[in-house]
Amino acid sequence: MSSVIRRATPVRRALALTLRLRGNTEGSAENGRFRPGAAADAGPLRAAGRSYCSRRSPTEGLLFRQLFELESSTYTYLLADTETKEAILIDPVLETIDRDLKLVHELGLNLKVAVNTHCHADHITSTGLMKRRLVGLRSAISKFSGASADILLSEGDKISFGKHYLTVRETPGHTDGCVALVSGDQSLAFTGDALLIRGCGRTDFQQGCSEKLYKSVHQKIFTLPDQCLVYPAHDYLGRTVSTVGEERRFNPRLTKSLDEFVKIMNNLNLPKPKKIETSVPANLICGVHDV
Ligand SMILES: N[C@@H](CCC(=O)N[C@@H](CSS)C(=O)NCC(=O)O)C(=O)O
Ligand SMILES: [Fe+2]
Repeated sequence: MSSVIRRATPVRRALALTLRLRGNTEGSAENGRFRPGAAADAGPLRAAGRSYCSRRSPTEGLLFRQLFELESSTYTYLLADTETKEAILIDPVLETIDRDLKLVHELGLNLKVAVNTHCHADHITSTGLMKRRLVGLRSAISKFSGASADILLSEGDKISFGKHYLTVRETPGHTDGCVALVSGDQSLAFTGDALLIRGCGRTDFQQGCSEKLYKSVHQKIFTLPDQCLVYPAHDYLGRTVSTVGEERRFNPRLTKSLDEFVKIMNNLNLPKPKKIETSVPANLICGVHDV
C-alpha cells in the first residue's frame, strides 16, 4: 500500500503538520472505546449525553470504523471488505487526512472511493488532496451537488468494495445534492446531514428546503427497516449511532406533521457555520482550491 501513497513534499509536510495539530481524533466501532463529543467546549451535559457505538459490524466480512473530527464534529466512515481489502471512505475531512491515510495504510486497505454525502458548508473535504496522495482513488458526490468529482452519483447507484456495496438514495432538502448511502443488507444507513440523531440538517442556506427534507427523510430513510443503524455526518452531543426505528419514533422534528416541521425549521435561528464562506467554494472543487 505504501507504494501507492505519494511522497510528501516540504509544502505537503508543513500542511500535514498543521492539520495534525488541529485535530486527530479517532474512534472505533470495534473496540468500544470511542470518544467523540469531547470537544474543547464540551460540558458535563455533553459528556453525559455520550453514547457508544456497537462493537461489531453487523455484516459478515465488513470492516467498519467510525472516525471523528473534533472541530466540525464530523463523522468520517471507513468501510472495507475484509477479504479483498477494497475500501471506501465517507465524508473525510481535510484536517484529519493524515490520520485517515495512516489508518488505511496500517490496515492494508486499498481505498477505491472517497465519497461526500453532500457539499459540506462547515468544513473542507479531504477528497481532493487525498486523490493527490493515493493513486487510483476516485472521488464521488451527487450529480445534483454542483461539485466536480470523478463519479457523479444518482439514485440507485451502487458504490462497490469487494463483495459489499452501498446504494445511493437521494435525500435533497438540506442541500439539493444530499445522498444517504445504504448497505446492501440495509443494516447501515449513512445519512449525511439529512437525518441527524434526534435532529436533521438545517435548511436555511445552500439550496435548503424544509418541505423537500421532510419528504426525503420520510420516503428514503424512514422506509428502511427499524433496526437499520443510522450513522449521521455530525453529532454535536457525542452520540454515535441511532436506528431508523428510534428516529421514526423519537426524532423531535421529523415525528411532527409537515407544517409543524416547517415551522420548527424556520425558527431554528442557528448561527451560520463559521467556515461557510471558504468551505462551500472549496468543496465544489473537492477541497483542493489552495493546496
Ligand atoms: N457550529 C457549526 C455549524 C453547526 C451547523 O450548522 N450544523 C449543520 C450541519 S453542518 S452544514 C446543521 O445542519 N445543523 C443542524 C442542527 O440542528 O444543528 C460551525 O460553525 O461549523
Ligand atoms: Fe451540511
